[in-house]
Amino acid sequence: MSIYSKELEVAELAVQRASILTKKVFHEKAKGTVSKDDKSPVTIGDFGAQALIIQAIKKNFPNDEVVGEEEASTLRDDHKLRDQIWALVEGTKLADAEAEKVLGGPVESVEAMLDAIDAGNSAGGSRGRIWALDPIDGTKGFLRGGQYAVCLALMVDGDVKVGVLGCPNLPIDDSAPLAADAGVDQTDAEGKGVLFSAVSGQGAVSRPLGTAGLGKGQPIHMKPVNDITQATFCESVEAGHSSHGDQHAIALKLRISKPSVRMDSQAKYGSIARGAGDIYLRLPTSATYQEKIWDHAAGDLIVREAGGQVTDTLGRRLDFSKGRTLAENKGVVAAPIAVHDHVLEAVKEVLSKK
Ligand SMILES: Nc1ncnc2c1ncn2[C@@H]1O[C@H](COP(=O)(O)O)[C@@H](OP(=O)(O)O)[C@H]1O
Ligand SMILES: [Mg+2]
Ligand SMILES: [Mg+2]
Ligand SMILES: [Mg+2]
Repeated sequence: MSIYSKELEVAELAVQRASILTKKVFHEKAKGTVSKDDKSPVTIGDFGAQALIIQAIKKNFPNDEVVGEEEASTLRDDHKLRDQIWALVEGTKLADAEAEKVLGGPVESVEAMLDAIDAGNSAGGSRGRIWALDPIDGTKGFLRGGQYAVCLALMVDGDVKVGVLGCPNLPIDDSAPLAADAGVDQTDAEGKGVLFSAVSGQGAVSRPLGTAGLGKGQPIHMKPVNDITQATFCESVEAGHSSHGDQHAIALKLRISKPSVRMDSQAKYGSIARGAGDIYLRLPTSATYQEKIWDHAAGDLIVREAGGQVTDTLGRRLDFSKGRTLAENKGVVAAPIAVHDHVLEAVKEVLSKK
């Protein structure tokens, strides 16, 4: 057995199971079963997915810590919401009984569910085994029926060793071109749902999300960029999450002619890792915002294992050992290794003129 193969298997199956839950929540919202109030479907999906994933981690690796985005305090008071989430958590299983067994079985009770959610309270840091979990990344995309991702990574002594991204609304086909509307209304179209994963030093792979755990994935690689002017760059849909203006200026400087592809979540990392896009730019919109480790850990490893380089706007590797946030980094610049320096130069030039 290769190193981290058990961790990888558990992470892939846990992300797959949580993705089933998020899809259920989306469909119940569409049917009106869940309140149309923008916040509640997201809340239900976030909490439910976090509970299912942490349950699987704790069953398999009881001593590991988890840095999870959510915590259960509001649920301990709001029993209606709690019971809605419990109904989903209790009812979500993998179709394959063997795979379900690997995860260590269901969450036993409402109380166990709340405890599992709250077990995502690690402070993070540079010592030991710590998982970074974003149960639904790209909340806004999830609500729109666009891109979102279930994100899980294992860090050992502050270094990302395993990364898994479940992207229910991305095409399965690695060679499908990135549509400009990639972030809109993709839900449940034929051929959707991909799982990306990587282990440090072992490369990155993708496979259909519906069959995770059943056989091996296929290796993915970033596309060689021979002519940077023909590169496709990705950015957030939300202008508040990264500076569309700075990113446009950088693209102009690189003489990139194609418009950016905007999509929510770490689906951007997965997309460039398999060569559907080339560059991911996330330029800060504020001097004080600290990026969260769960928004980047899995994607950072997947892109690097696919032949990319990921740094911040100053060229520093993302440092996941500083706690729950990337306290020592500003923004993100991800590109194939061969052109990363060139892209970074343009980033620095644009930022220095501000
Ligand atoms: N001012 C800000 N700058 C950068 N990222 C931000 C931000 N405010 C929120 N975010 C993060 O941006 C993530 C979504 O990124 P993207 O825009 O690429 O889809 C959110 O994750 P969640 O959706 O999990 O809350 C949230 O953590
Ligand atoms: Mg997030
Ligand atoms: Mg989230
Ligand atoms: Mg959030």
